Amino acid sequence: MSFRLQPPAPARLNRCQLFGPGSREALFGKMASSAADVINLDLEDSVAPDDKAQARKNIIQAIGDLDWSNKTLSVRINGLDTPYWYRDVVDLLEQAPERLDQIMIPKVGCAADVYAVDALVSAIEAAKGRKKRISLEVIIESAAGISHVEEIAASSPRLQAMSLGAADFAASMGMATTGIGGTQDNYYMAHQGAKYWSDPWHWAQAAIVAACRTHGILPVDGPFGDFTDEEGFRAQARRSATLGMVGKWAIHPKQIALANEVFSPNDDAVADARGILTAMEEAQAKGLGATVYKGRLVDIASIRQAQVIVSQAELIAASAQ
Ligand SMILES: CC(C)(COP(=O)(O)OP(=O)(O)OC[C@H]1O[C@@H](n2cnc3c(N)ncnc32)[C@H](O)[C@@H]1OP(=O)(O)O)[C@@H](O)C(=O)NCCC(=O)NCCSC(=O)C[C@H](O)C(=O)O
Ligand SMILES: [Mg+2]
Repeated sequence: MSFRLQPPAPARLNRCQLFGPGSREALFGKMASSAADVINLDLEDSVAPDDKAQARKNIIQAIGDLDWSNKTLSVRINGLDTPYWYRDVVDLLEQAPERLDQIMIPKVGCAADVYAVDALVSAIEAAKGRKKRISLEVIIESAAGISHVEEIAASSPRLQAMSLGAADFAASMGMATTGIGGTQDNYYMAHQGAKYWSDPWHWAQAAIVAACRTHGILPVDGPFGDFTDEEGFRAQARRSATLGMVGKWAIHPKQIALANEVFSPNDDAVADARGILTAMEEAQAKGLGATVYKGRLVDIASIRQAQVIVSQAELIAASAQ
């Protein structure tokens, strides 16, 4: 353990990030009134090249016109390998109202990618006298991104969240699949005639969680393409939550309630966590560092584990007020 304390991640809910193409204005009102914690209006891959300029205008208009309540409002810009990204940043920062919270940078491959966007955002904020400091989020979705994940997590004080983009990640890695997240039929172990499926996203997720937790960033699971497969989404999201991720994208409204359900600790989990905290308070009052709770060992590390669950429950309760 380092003598430096692990920095806390931003204390805000990020259970579901709902995406919608900037070229489909008709969806914006539905997104604003949805139960997602974060809204990602997209200028990147869900928008055709000929529609990019109009999508920018739609988004800037909607940021001011719609009531986004207490959601984190984010716009995904185009990648730094395209001719669009600088105009996305310039127009958003020069023209969008202060309601804009965050910019999402896709296909980040190294810390300098974030530095470049940070520099441009900083210059425009200063020139325009913008009062709200725009935060950044990134998508790890390439071989370079996962190779440099730790330096990316450390790249900017503006950085708040990092997602795994399973589709582009699979393509960049040369993975033999067109599936976006979830179980992959061919990723299995065979034993005595039976197949046992494993999780091809696991190591990338674990690397992202470790980098994020080291630097106080929210780790988020990205898209699950088959929005008709509720059980598949739930299973993927539960694995992500168990690994330490705080939320998951929704690419269709059907997935919002599923993400909120998985990333909200249920009453039993919260009661159990509070029970551990009480048991440890009683133990510590007696000068003990460890005790038994419901037949199992709990100690000072258990306090930290229980606080993860209780803090999330408190954030949810506070946001409902
Ligand atoms: C996937 C979709 C194209 C489906 O659209 P559509 O055919 O219109 O869906 P439905 O008819 O089933 O819609 C039912 C109702 O829900 C509304 N709706 C649909 N989508 C949304 C949405 N995103 N937000 C809010 N509301 C939505 C419809 O209007 C219908 O409403 P009603 O008529 O009143 O009942 C579409 O869902 C879509 O475009 N999704 C988002 C796609 C997107 O943004 N993709 C980018 C993120 S994923 C990615 O980029 C990959 C990643 O980078 C990686 O590499 O992994
Ligand atoms: Mg992508």
